[in-house]
Amino acid sequence: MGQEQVGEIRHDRSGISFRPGLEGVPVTQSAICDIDGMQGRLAYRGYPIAELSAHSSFLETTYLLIWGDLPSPQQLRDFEAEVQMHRRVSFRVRDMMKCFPASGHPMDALQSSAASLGLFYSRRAIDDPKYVYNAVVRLIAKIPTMVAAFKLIRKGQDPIQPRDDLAYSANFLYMLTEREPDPLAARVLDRCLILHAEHSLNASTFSARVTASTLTDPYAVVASAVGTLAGPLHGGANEDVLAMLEEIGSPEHAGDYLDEAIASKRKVMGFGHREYRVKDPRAVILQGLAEELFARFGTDEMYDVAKALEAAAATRLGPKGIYPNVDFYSGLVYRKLGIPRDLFTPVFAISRVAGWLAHWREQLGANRIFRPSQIYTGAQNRTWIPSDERVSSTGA
Ligand SMILES: CC(=O)SCCNC(=O)CCNC(=O)[C@H](O)C(C)(C)COP(=O)(O)OP(=O)(O)OC[C@H]1O[C@@H](n2cnc3c(N)ncnc32)[C@H](O)[C@@H]1OP(=O)(O)O
Ligand SMILES: O=C([O-])CC(=O)C(=O)O
Repeated sequence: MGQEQVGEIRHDRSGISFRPGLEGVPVTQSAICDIDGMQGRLAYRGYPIAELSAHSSFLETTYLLIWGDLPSPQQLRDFEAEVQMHRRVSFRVRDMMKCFPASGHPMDALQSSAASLGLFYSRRAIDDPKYVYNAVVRLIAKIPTMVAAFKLIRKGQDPIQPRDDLAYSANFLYMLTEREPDPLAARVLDRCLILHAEHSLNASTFSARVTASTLTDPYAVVASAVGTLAGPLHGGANEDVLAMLEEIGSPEHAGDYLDEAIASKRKVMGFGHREYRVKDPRAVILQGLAEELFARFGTDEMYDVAKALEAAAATRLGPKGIYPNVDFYSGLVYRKLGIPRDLFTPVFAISRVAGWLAHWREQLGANRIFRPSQIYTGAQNRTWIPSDERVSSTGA
């Protein structure tokens, strides 16, 4: 049977239909994260996201995602202590980062430095539970240190060493801002990390699972996922949202901006989602966190623009099921925490490592290499001819 075309749906030789972007195609079974996109519900391992973000910590949620159950008090203490012990990165990694161009994007720096960890720890002993545990600990511990290090290295400064007396998120803010954070700021960041930790088969997690399915090491799995998260249609949108709000400039321009974007078929950043037909439940919580920070530390004038844009979009994009996603309010939160704009996506990555590693473990538990098919649309049966006898398609 040859390939056939029926309207937009096309079939490969086995008759399986082609769905652009794999929309609605299940490519794995997973017990990690459940999304109800019509109701706006999200749960990790059966726990609603609102409960986790209100009561859990990022490290506890990481443990839950990766090992399936909430840790006992002793298990959590051990995990926190191990992560704290492995926060430092080798001087070799720091020296390598000093050779990165200062103008490079921090996501590219992170992808390279995450991959470089494989040079130190890549035994590929992925059947050994101790190796798996250590790899999880190292990645969760070192990624924030590497993100903070690049921020200072690109300014020609030496990175700040982690402080053992500070908890995970407080220590990250300390390494980044060079001062001990207010406890509210540290807790808000920790809650943001919980909210971003996992989201089923988004593009970067799919990328992580594909890479994992070759049985390569976890550092390569994370590096490939970081590269995927960086794109503006995925995690990179959080950076673009603030640029968009600044371009709009004031609340009364939000409607015109939207009309123009829709007329010219330009995507409105921070809106839309493959899974949700309502406002992303994480955006609801992030908006609340932004308001908590504004009440304490002063408002951000772009917040009024964001609210006006959301209100204007409700009538223009809402009927198509397009609402704010997780990237819409996160930048306003991060900015209030003193995080530079081009570190918004690396902060997302610090958190999403938990989800990527949970999927890495799950993939290895029932592995089959990902190798989908394609529908070939190219030329057939051509004959090679010497270059001096060729005529180019432009006639040159
Ligand atoms: C952490 C995250 O990754 S969250 C997502 C972050 N990305 C963004 O915020 C970028 C803006 N949003 C988008 O590009 C998309 O909504 C995505 C990438 C998130 C989802 O994409 P898909 O599920 O493939 O939807 P797709 O791009 O096919 O859009 C479907 C329709 O909705 C429209 N649409 C989707 N998102 C938007 C948007 N943000 N602004 C305007 N229109 C939109 C499309 O133009 C399309 O309309 P059409 O049917 O008339 O052609
Ligand atoms: O699920 C998606 O496609 C994108 C997303 O919201 C995420 O990765 O958090």
